Parts: sequence; structure tokens; C-alpha cells
Amino acid sequence: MKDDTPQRDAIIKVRGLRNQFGPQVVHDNLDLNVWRGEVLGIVGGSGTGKSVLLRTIVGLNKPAAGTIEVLGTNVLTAPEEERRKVETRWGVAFQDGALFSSLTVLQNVMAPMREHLKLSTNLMKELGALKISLVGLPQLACDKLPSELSGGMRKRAALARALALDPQIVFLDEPTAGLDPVGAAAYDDLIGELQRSLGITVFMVTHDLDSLYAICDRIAVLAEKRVLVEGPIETMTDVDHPWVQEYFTGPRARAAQVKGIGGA
Ligand SMILES: Nc1ncnc2c1ncn2[C@@H]1O[C@H](COP(=O)(O)OP(=O)(O)OP(=O)(O)O)[C@@H](O)[C@H]1O
Repeated sequence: MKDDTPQRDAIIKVRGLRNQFGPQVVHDNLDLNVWRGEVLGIVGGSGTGKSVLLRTIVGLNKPAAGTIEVLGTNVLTAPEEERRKVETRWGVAFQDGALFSSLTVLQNVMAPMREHLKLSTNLMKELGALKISLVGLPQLACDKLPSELSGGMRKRAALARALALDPQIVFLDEPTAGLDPVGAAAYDDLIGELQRSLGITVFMVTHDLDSLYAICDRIAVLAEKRVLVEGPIETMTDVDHPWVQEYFTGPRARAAQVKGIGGA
């Protein structure tokens, strides 16, 4: 892929990525740029490898080929210490929250701090409580176990944990899946607000057209084992590809567009 906007700072650069599980090739020669400070929405049909892409960038899946640079570090070849350092500069919130079930919300948020920072427990508690209020959870949520929270609260708790180390990049896998429309819109507002106030870059896998219209600066479409196209959402209707056409010009897209314009 040609970088047609070289003046922008790519906080994540993926080149020639190949992911394969046995005979199944999921990604082949996939390229992607994520610009610093943007909210990038990753979309594509079911099974096109959106989650695998996220998992590969954060090191949970080892690709068959390719390079991945995050904040200037080649995360696939960097020495352990350098890799760990760059890992502290991103946070991940998985679809189901993936919180430690036997730890309270506050303990969950403190877990990355315990692993990477040398701070007193009291300070970590204070910082943890701050992150918990930052994502709009009440302080009484601090002492609850994940099983004692609603689905929407669990997603916010997972986001608080993702923000634990003041990351520059947040990866979100299907953040609004399973939320009712009001909860999903509130979550979108929160992400937009955090992105604006903290200047973080957001890499978001989603099926949620409302989220795409409400908060994404750009969209990357996965199809045919690669990033078929990337660009602002308004440009998607011009893409001559059956899935992209159906997705971005269907009735749900039209409804989401109207809402997005109304909410902007
Ligand atoms: N660890 C694994 N072992 C084998 N196959 C895998 C593994 N992880 C993912 N796959 C396969 O890779 C393909 C892409 O999976 P992925 O979860 O990334 O899709 P997706 O685009 O996120 O789909 P959806 O929108 O349905 O969540 C699927 O066919 C899946 O079965």
C-alpha cells in the first residue's frame, strides 16, 4: 500500500501481514496504518479476521509473516524488555471484558499497575479509583466482583483497566456488542470524550454502524484477506465491493447516518 499522506504520524504500521490457521489463510499481505489520535473502526464480514488482527497487533497471536510497528517499535522482533515497555503504552478491552472474576473491579484496574509500575498500594488504589470514575462508574463499583455488575458496567470496568497505565492507544473489541441502544450510545460518547480529552488513539473492532458514524474518524474494511479500503466513512459508499455496498448503503447504515448527523 502506498502512503498517500506521509505527513501523518502512523502510531501503528502493519505491513505484509499473513495469518494462517492450518490450511485457512485469514490475512494475506495485509497493510494498515493507524494515525496518531484517531478513532479507527475496523469492520468486515464475520470471519474476515478483525479480532485476529487486533490480537496479532497486541501480541496474542503470532503471524506467519509481516511486520508490525507500534510507536516505532517492531513488536514482533523487539527484545523482551523493549516489547514490555511498548506494551505498557496500550490498553485492551475485550468484548466480554475478560476481567479477573475473583478480583474486585478496583483490583482488576490495579492489576496492570502492579505488573508494570513500582507504586505503593495506596497510590495504586487512588489511581485505580480515578480510572473507575473516569469511565463513569460509581465508586461503589470499586469493591464489586465482575459478576455483580451489569454487562454495560463490566464493559466500562474493562475500559478502566485498559486505561490503567495512561495508554496512548486503546484497543476495543466489539465494545458495544450486547448493549442496548441507549447503553451503546452512552459508551460511544464516553469513547469520544476520552479520545478528545486524553488524545488517545482508538483501534476499535465493531459491527455497530451507530458507533462508526458517531465516533470513528476513519474506517478500515477487512475483505479478501486484507484491508480492502480505509478512509472516512463518507467515502465508503463509493467503494465498488458487494459487502461494502451492502453494509454502508443498507437501511441500517442510512438510519445510523441520520442519527450520526443528528448527534454531531
Ligand atoms: N486460534 C485460532 N485457531 C484457529 N482458527 C482461528 C483462531 N482464531 C481465529 N480463527 C479463525 O480465523 C477466522 C477469523 O476470526 P476472527 O475472530 O478474527 O473473525 P472476525 O472478523 O472477528 O469475526 P466476527 O465478526 O464474527 O467476530 C475465523 O474463521 C476463525 O475461526
